[in-house]
This record gives sequence, structure tokens and C-alpha cells, in this order.
Amino acid sequence: MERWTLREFEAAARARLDPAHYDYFAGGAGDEVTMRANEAAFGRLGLLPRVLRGVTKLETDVTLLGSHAAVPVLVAPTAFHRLADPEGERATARAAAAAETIMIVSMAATVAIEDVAAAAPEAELWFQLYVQPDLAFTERLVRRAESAGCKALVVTADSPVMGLRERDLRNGFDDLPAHLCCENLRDGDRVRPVVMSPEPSWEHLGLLREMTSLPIVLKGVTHPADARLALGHGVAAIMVSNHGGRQLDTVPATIELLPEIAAAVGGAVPVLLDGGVRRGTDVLKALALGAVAVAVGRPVLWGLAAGGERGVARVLGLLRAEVEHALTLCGCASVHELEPGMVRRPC
Ligand SMILES: Cc1cc2nc3c(=O)[nH]c(=O)nc-3n(C[C@H](O)[C@H](O)[C@H](O)COP(=O)(O)O)c2cc1C
Ligand SMILES: O=C(O)C(=O)c1ccccc1
Repeated sequence: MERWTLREFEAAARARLDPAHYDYFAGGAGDEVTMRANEAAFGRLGLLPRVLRGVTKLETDVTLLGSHAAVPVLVAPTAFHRLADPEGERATARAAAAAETIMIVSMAATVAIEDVAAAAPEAELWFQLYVQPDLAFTERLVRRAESAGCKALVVTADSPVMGLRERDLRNGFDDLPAHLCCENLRDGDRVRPVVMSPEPSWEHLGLLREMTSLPIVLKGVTHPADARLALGHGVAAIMVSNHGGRQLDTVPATIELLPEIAAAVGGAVPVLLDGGVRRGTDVLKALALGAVAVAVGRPVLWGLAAGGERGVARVLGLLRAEVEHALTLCGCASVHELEPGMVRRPC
């Protein structure tokens, strides 16, 4: 495992997982056009290194909304980690803490947010939320995230309904096995279902802002007009995401959308990106084109399924080493030196 590449982690995860669970993690919506595009678009961009800049010491740290990350590679919120490993989100959080990065814990986690925080007291945690139509319940979730020490609320906006995932339909995968549940959704003596609802609107962002003093990250922005609207509604950061190609299929690759969103935001708030980040060079391209950090979804799940906490630590360590290596080759002493001129787009 110490010498595996990300591809080898995926192969090992696939060999260990129930095939329906592998498909749930790996799959996308519709024809999976967007899912493939996310990775492929990074490959089409070229990096133009600078030379003879005397780079000896590297700076990769970033501070985001008051949280520190030693490398600008965050753990994206993904559901159901206990399908991959019995320790589930506890293992992921410990690995994120060891890697000194931020973990965005999914509302649909299979370990309660309080237990994730207790398992990894050093971890920087943010909490991802789907606004539930029952606003009193939404508020109880926000309070739990605050009490558990989460430093930001990541509101996912790209899911008014669940994407059409044909692998899951074919496999009949529509629920967790009986021994697992979404522990954040326990409410009294029942467990509520995760409701993906078309009801939430821009007004709900206002309600959330009144509910909490935590900074709000809006996840799932792809249209520049929505990026501008988000600024007007007081979001603290914007995350360019197409949900890893799992929601609306044929949305363009996030790295292709990034420059226009970054221009619309104009530096008013930090912009993050996820979708298809698999290499240190992908991270550099996103940073050069205006992101302050990226997040990875599936690679973390492959690490977790293949090797538990150690597997996730290794995946995050691999990306960190690649970021440092690519920065050196690009002649950059700091992630802040990356700029759009270092990325060549196809003509
Ligand atoms: C198995 C799986 C579960 C996910 N669950 C959530 C979730 O609960 N909430 C959310 O906002 N995004 C969720 N996402 C989307 C990720 O946060 C992220 O946008 C996406 O995985 C990034 O693409 P990548 O997997 O190519 O890195 C999920 C993605 C996957 C693969
Ligand atoms: O699978 C997903 O992508 C996802 O976002 C989700 C949402 C709610 C419950 C489970 C998964």
C-alpha cells in the first residue's frame, strides 16, 4: 500500500467492496458524461513551468475561513463511509487530522458528527448540509454541528432531487444495509431519511445565516450568475462542483467552469473546486485558475476501502507529495505564486 498509486487504490477498493457498493461510490448520473469530463478536462490543460527561480523552501499551507490546511486538498463530503470500512468516518477524520487537512463531513455520514469529532479531536471539521424542508430539524442539525466543533457549514445546492444513477438502479441499491444508518439524522427514537428537496431557495440562505454564525460555503455552483447571487446572499465561500457528475449529467467539467466563476467572484470570497482531482498537477491547475483549494471525493473512498485510516492517510500523503513535487518543477515556492499564465488551454 505504501507504494500504490491512486489507480491501484481504486483497483484494491474495487476488489474488496461489494460490487453494488463499489458502483455506488464510483458511478455518476446518466451516461456519466460529466463524471468522465471532470478528469479528462484536467488532462487537456497544459502546465507551463517557470525556470531558474531558486526554489528551495516550499509553502503549501492555506487558511480557509479560519481553518488551517497544510495542503490545499480537502476531503469532500461523501456519504456512507461505513460501507467502505467498519470505522467509517472516524477513520477518515483521523487520517485527515494526521494529514493536517480539513474534512467536510457529510450530513449522510454513517457515524454521528459528535462521534467523528471525538474520534479525531485534532481534525478540522466542516459540516455539509442539505437544507431539510423541516426547518426546525435543519436547525437541530446545525446546532449539533456547532456543538461538535465544526468550523463551517457547507450547503449543497445542486441536489433538488437525487441524480439518475443507472448503476444503482440496475443493482437495486437504494438503501443502507440494516446495520448502518445516517447517524446524523437520528431524531428522538427514529432515523429520518435524507430529504433532497426542490424547496430550498436563496431565501433559505438568509434563514441559515440568521440561524448560525458559522461561515456558509455554497457547494454546487456552476453558473457565474449564481456565483454573483451567492455573493449578494452573504456566503463566505463558493465551491464549484457538479457533485462529481452524480447529479445533472452533461454539466461541463468543473475545471472548465472555474475561470468564469473566479472572474464573477472577483476575489470577494474564496473559491473552491471539486471533481476529477486525481494528481498534484490537477491541484496546481485549479489553483492557477483561481481556486484557493480543491477537494477530493472518490480517492478518499478508495483509500478507506482499500486500507482504512492508513489507506486514507496514504492517499492524502500521495497527493501532498505530488503537489510539492509539481510546485518545485513549476518553479513556485508557494501555492500563492500560481497564476493563470501558467496554464495553457487547448486552442
Ligand atoms: C459516493 C459519494 C457520495 C457523495 N455524497 C455526498 C454528500 O453526501 N453530500 C455532498 O454534498 N456531496 C456528496 N458527494 C459529492 C462530493 O462531495 C464531491 O462533489 C465529488 O465526489 C467530487 O468529485 P470526485 O469524486 O471526482 O473527487 C458524494 C460523492 C460520492 C462519490
Ligand atoms: O450519493 C450522493 O452523491 C449523495 O450526495 C447522497 C445524498 C444523500 C444520501 C446519500 C448520498
